[in-house]
Amino acid sequence: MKTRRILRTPLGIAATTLMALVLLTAIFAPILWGDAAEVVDTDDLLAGPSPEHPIGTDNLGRDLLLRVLVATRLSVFLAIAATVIAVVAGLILGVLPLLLGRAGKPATWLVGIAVAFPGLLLALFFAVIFGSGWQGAVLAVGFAGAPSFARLCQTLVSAVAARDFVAAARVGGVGRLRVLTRHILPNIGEPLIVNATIGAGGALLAFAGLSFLGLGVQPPEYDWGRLMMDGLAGIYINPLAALAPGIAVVIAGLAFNLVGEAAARSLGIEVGAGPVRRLVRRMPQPSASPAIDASEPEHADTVLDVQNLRVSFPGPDGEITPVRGVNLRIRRGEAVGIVGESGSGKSLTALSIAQLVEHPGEVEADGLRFLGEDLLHGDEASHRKLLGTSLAMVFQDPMTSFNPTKRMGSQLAEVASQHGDSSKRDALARAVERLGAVRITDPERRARQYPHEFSGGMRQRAMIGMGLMAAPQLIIADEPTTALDVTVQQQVLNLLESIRRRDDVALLLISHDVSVVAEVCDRVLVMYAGRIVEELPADRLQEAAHPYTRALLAAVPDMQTDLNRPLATVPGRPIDPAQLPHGCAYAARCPLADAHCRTADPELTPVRDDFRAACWHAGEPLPNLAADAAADPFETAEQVEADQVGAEQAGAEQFGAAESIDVVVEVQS
Ligand SMILES: Nc1ncnc2c1ncn2[C@@H]1O[C@H](COP(=O)(O)OP(=O)(O)OP(=O)(O)O)[C@@H](O)[C@H]1O
Repeated sequence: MKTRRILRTPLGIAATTLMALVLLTAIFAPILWGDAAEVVDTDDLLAGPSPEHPIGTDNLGRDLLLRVLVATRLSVFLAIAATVIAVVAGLILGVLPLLLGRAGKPATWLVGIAVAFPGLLLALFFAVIFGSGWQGAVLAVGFAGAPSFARLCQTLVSAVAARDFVAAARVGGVGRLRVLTRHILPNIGEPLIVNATIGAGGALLAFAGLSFLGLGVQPPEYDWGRLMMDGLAGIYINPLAALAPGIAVVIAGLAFNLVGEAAARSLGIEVGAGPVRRLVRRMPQPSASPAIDASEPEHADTVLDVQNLRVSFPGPDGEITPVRGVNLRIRRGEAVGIVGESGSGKSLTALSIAQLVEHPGEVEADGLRFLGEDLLHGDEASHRKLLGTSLAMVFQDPMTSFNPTKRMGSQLAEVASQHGDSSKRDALARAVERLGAVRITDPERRARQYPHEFSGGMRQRAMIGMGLMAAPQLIIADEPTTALDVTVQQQVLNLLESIRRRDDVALLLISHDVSVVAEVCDRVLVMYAGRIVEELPADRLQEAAHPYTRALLAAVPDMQTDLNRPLATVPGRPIDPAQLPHGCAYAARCPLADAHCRTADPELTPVRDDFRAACWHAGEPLPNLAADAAADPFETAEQVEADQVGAEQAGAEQFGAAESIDVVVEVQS
């Protein structure tokens, strides 16, 4: 094991030896020498080192070596107590933004201001407030250490909160407090403990400093700081009287730091360069249905109805709106695909439906109804329950979709037991049954395993199984196959398809890969720059009317593609949501664009039966499309890459602006 290996290194040996020495002294010194250290000898006041008193005596003739040893207990206890206060206060401040959402923002500001002050200055400030004495000093050092722990916690919490398994738990209806205790704290525990150990070394020094200044421990009690202060009076007669407690502080501080460093190495955590960098252990063709005009009245079998969805974020130069008026309606059992380049707003659309867009993101819509319930108004708890039981989310990266510290079975079971519908035992039994349903062999054994013991494809199937713990009416799968190899991709697509057919579940499949969407879906929505620019039946993609859809399709390699030639891609670069042009957002890249396109933004309107497109030139032939490569309106991948490098060098980096245009050029082997 790695821990054992580390313990055998010079660092590990030094850390454990020193720590054992400090702790044994703290435990046994007061028992063995507590009384002897109090014996007053008026014949031997302020004596120098002698065989009887190796580092001399104090002004009452008490043996200084014994007093330094006995002071170990109080010094170490105070340092640990102050560290506990710092960690607890830091943890509370650190998790408030997560628990309270926007209302927790002041905690972030407070922490930001407090970390700007040096710790020792804060300790002195609090020591004056709490008064002299060891109790006041413990509070002072503890609160002075809290801001740095709070900052660390906030960083760790927000990093873990952004992971898919937390989003999955939240979609499953798990409340914020439970998400914190079950999913976030276990994943930030290790780095926190490591930093607390190192922090204890710092607290020891701070304590010695306060006692030395007379603000800490008061006579007749004594710690190392107090002994240093007393020794300072006679430093010219007996320098060892002040040096010895100082050396004890250094040894104990070193012991805490080395233990922290060794623990960090054995856990693979980097300490020191700002926040801890590693947070968690390495683990881990149906027939087409007619297009639905979202302006039509809602049907009884409508599962999801989204009207004019907008998502915006504050940007450096004002608000940006990466999703700009998406209309979407999905019926029971229907499979709808959303395709588009990176940054077109596909994931934000999905996250808005699942109510997972976090502050400072703002979601607005004229209507957002799921199974008839208005998600824009009403009780948040009942929305959570509805989404938790009737919506399943499948994320892109099966590595991050599960909490690495929990067994698969209990993670699946949590969704069922969360809604109080079943006991823990029943929930576990259902988890095993669901794992079997998503074709995981030997589900009982697998349920007892951790995510890292599953393969990528199995994890993705287990994620789908987790969505099936309740009885979902809609599965939103956001790039569910992107992280998988081609054969496993097919298994996952087949599984989604069979669930849809068997349970009449609606499916919203998001992908940048047109061929994946065409294989599974009835209807395809093509997104560009935060809008749906075309809606068409999946089995008639070749009849696409919008130039952007046609460019996407032209860029999909097929069996006839000459792999010796550069792969085609969509010309130009995706639009930066912060710099939306007037008129049609695609105009700058469109071979059909004219002056009108650059001034007026087209609405999504019917082009012919089942086809709707937002284009002034929908269906018009593309110029020179049949001509040779030199006249081909679609650039080669190399040309685009060269464009992009140039643009990036010019400093054109904004959200999504410099994102790659890797979307449609995946080669299917
Ligand atoms: N939290 C955020 N703050 C600011 N901008 C954001 C935020 N999240 C997303 N965006 C921006 O919104 C735009 C759309 O993002 P989204 O994730 O929906 O794209 P996407 O189409 O799903 O792309 P991909 O296929 O790469 O995931 C991007 O330009 C992105 O930079």
